[in-house]
Amino acid sequence: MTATKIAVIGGSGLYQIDGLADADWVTVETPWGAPSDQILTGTLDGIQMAFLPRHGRGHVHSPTSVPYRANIDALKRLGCTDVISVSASGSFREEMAPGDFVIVDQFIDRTFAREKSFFGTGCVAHVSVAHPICPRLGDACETAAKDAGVKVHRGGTYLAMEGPQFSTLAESKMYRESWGADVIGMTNMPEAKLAREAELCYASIAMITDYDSWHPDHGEVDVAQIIATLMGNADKGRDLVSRLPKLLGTERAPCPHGCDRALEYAVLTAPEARDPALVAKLDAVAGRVLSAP
Ligand SMILES: CSC[C@H]1O[C@H](OP(=O)(O)O)[C@H](O)[C@@H]1O
Ligand SMILES: Nc1ncnc2[nH]cnc12
Repeated sequence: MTATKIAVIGGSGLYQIDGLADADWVTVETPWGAPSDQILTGTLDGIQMAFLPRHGRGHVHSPTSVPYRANIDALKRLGCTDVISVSASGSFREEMAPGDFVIVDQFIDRTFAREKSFFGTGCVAHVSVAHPICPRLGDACETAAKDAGVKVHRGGTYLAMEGPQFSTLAESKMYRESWGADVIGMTNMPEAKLAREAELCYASIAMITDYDSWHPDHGEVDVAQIIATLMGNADKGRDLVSRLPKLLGTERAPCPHGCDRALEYAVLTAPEARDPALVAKLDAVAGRVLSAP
């Protein structure tokens, strides 16, 4: 059994959480550079928590410049076992209305200007992301959302776009009608892929803020409106997060879906052919498999 440590990555409009005992903003250094910000650590209901504002306090990082690798490495390095991503998202479905939450279960990755893997020349690895969300963590998020009185939809495909501009009308219609995407945002990729490489359970809560640009009865996306919707739901988001520790418990058994063993057979590079410098950088993310005799 391992001690549960829950990480929350806060998206646009969510730059801190309240109510942690022994709260402390800590600086974490990683071989992949600095994370988006310091990380707020503490405990909630006796369970260790770590909160990282994805864009940094003051919203410094664009979706492209978020240091995704440093963020995931830092959370792994701190001993986190579970990562819950909270994101402002547009909706492609009438029934997924602004103010609703969607527990995402699939992604379409359309990002193209980001580092997407911890691995590379000198240490090659291929993990499966066929099922990128941990169902156990998704269950906890769904229950927490319902208990918090949030209208929640279980399951939805999140289209990750590069941004920072919002989609054109043609793109919005294509994602919705031809590609079957349900929600859209700019940040869950490569975050989810990197969490899998780091053997962390990952779940994503899309807080719906708008109907992107496809909806005939709604205008174009507007950041002011997005933030106003988010602020209106901030209490529900905080309430949801505060319910997670009790649902996940102090001790966690191995993930029944194998998230915490994703690297077991993933590294292809022969031990004698591995680049020692890259192996050293992978100490937190892949030390479990790379340091084995
Ligand atoms: C505030 S509008 C666009 C911005 O909001 C979302 O951020 P996050 O996913 O971190 O909540 C979206 O992905 C864009 O980065
Ligand atoms: N419509 C949208 N497109 C991309 N990212 C978003 N974040 C919130 N709404 C969004």
